Amino acid sequence: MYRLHKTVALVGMMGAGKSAVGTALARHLKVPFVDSDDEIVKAADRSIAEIFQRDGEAFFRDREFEVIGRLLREKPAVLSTGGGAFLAARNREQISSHGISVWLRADPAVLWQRVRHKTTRPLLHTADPRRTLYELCEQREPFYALADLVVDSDAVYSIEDMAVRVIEALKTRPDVLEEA
Ligand SMILES: Nc1ncnc2c1ncn2[C@@H]1O[C@H](COP(=O)(O)OP(=O)(O)O)[C@@H](O)[C@H]1O
Ligand SMILES: O=C(O)C1=C[C@@H](OP(=O)(O)O)[C@@H](O)[C@H](O)C1
Ligand SMILES: [Mg+2]
Repeated sequence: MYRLHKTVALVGMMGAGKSAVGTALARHLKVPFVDSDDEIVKAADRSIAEIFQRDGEAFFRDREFEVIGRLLREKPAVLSTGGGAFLAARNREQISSHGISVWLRADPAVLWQRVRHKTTRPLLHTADPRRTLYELCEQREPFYALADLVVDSDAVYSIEDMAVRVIEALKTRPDVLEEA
């Protein structure tokens, strides 16, 4: 049995497993699972791609900031953020005030294998999406590195194994995760 004192915000690139590992992690910790992208889609009644297309990325980022703020004020949970959320200082600030951040780190080659067949990520709707993904990784890593904890997600770890690895990392923070 675990007792979670703060919301765990999973951050990192598209394809890192924030949504998939977050779901498994919440099940292990017996806390709610929330995904900021899902909440934005529900509120807007449109897909992420449609929101980017019709309202623009800046509009999406404002909704993302609001949704993350709202979710962080609820009882401790696992919160999967969208890949761009942790780049914004305002999101890093609200996550560090109310929760703990965990970067799911993965090599771009692994990320690419996971996202290449999906069309749901508007930032990869470019002429050369593989190259875009590699470039985004390089630009964003310094921001993700500001997270409180890092868990490596190389291809060898299954979604379940990753959830267990996140729990091991959280155990180093007894102020966040207590074994009851
Ligand atoms: N450790 C893993 N092993 C195998 N497949 C994974 C792993 N992590 C994620 N995936 C798969 O990769 C894809 C992207 O994962 P997702 O959770 O949507 O990433 P994110 O939310 O970080 O963009 C999904 O199909 C998911 O099932
Ligand atoms: O990296 C990004 O900027 C984005 C990642 C997506 O979430 P995932 O990281 O869950 O794919 C989603 O929020 C949107 O397409 C923008
Ligand atoms: Mg996701």
